[in-house]
Amino acid sequence: MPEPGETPATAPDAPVIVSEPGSFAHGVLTERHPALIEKVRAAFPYGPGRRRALDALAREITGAIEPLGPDAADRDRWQRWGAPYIGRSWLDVPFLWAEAYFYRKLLGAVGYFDEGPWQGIDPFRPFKEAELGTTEAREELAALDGLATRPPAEQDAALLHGALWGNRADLGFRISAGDRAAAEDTALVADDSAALWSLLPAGARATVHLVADNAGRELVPDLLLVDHLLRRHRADRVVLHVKPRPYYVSDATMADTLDCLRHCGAAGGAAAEAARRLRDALRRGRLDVSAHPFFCSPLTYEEMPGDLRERFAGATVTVLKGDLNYRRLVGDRHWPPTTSFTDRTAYFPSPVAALRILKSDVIVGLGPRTEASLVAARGQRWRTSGEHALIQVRH
Ligand SMILES: O=P(O)(O)OC[C@@]1(O)O[C@H](CO)[C@@H](O)[C@@H]1O
Repeated sequence: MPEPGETPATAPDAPVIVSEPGSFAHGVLTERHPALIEKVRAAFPYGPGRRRALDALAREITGAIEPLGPDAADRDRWQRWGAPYIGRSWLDVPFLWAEAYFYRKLLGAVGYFDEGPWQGIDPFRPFKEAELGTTEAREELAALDGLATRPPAEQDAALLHGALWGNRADLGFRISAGDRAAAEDTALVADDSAALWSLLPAGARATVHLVADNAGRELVPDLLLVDHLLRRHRADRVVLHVKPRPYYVSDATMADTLDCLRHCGAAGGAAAEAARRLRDALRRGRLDVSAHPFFCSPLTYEEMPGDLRERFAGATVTVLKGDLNYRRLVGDRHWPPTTSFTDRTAYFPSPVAALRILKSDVIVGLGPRTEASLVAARGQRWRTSGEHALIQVRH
């Protein structure tokens, strides 16, 4: 049996399954999810009905996966996606599917979909709001004031790295890791940033799709990067993809995007100017926000629907933020880390860039020496500790 945090030996392209003993996935299902149910329950004065539903979900995730109720509008879709899994143990199914279904069920339990007072109320909103109110969030914005006088290459790097490191602002991860990982230095295990900038020379009429991950302290630097791309004419148009509903605790929705714009506006200085330009870009259509249902589905990008594939096909580059998007991009499988990123993402309809803090087992595109030195220093913990990051690009 592997040590906690170690990756068990499995077939190279085997899907990540929750039940793998000692695995990261097992910890998420057996520790993170129950803790999250408790956090949500404590954050809202839900009445007896909603509390009973949360209790039922807490019980269910220790046993067999139940179908959605007969009135759920998306029941058929989930029956289709879940046909091989419904009725089985939550610990006996692919990790990616189990997590997506858990978040769907959690929203169901708090009445998110039902007509009534809790309809549309984001159960994660208090956590997202608290994050934007922190001193760190204010300091990050104040740091922007000095940036405009720096040389252009330094501005590019600072804003790209701001968006990358913003991926630490993942409240789901912090439920498991505490703030320990957030305090440590992040080291890049792959850095294709030069390739990314070469796709976006100033003055080119580029269209950039940015698939956002977390709200708050990740979405703010994402928006600042978008502003920079538009302002420096590295992009003519940006499409920002957000989640159509609350997901993975802190994932960004349209409501979160508006909150971030307000937060930047209220900060004054360079941040407020960026917020004003971004609002203007939204009005003019230079910045478009999209919230496709695919983003809350259990599917990988390889399985994305035709309309979304067509949209991405029009991009000069699609930038995918965060760990979950990475898992969905390369496939949530036990790839050897030296598997080619280019080959794994060849199906994607546009050039693609991944900006991600490493928080789960999946990784490809590493050089053999990089992998060997990471393993020598940390065993397999480097995969999930949140201390390492990557920028990978496929032209
Ligand atoms: O996508 P993000 O916000 O960077 O990370 C999401 C995450 O915290 O949740 C998943 C496990 O629940 C993992 O992919 C990762 O640990």
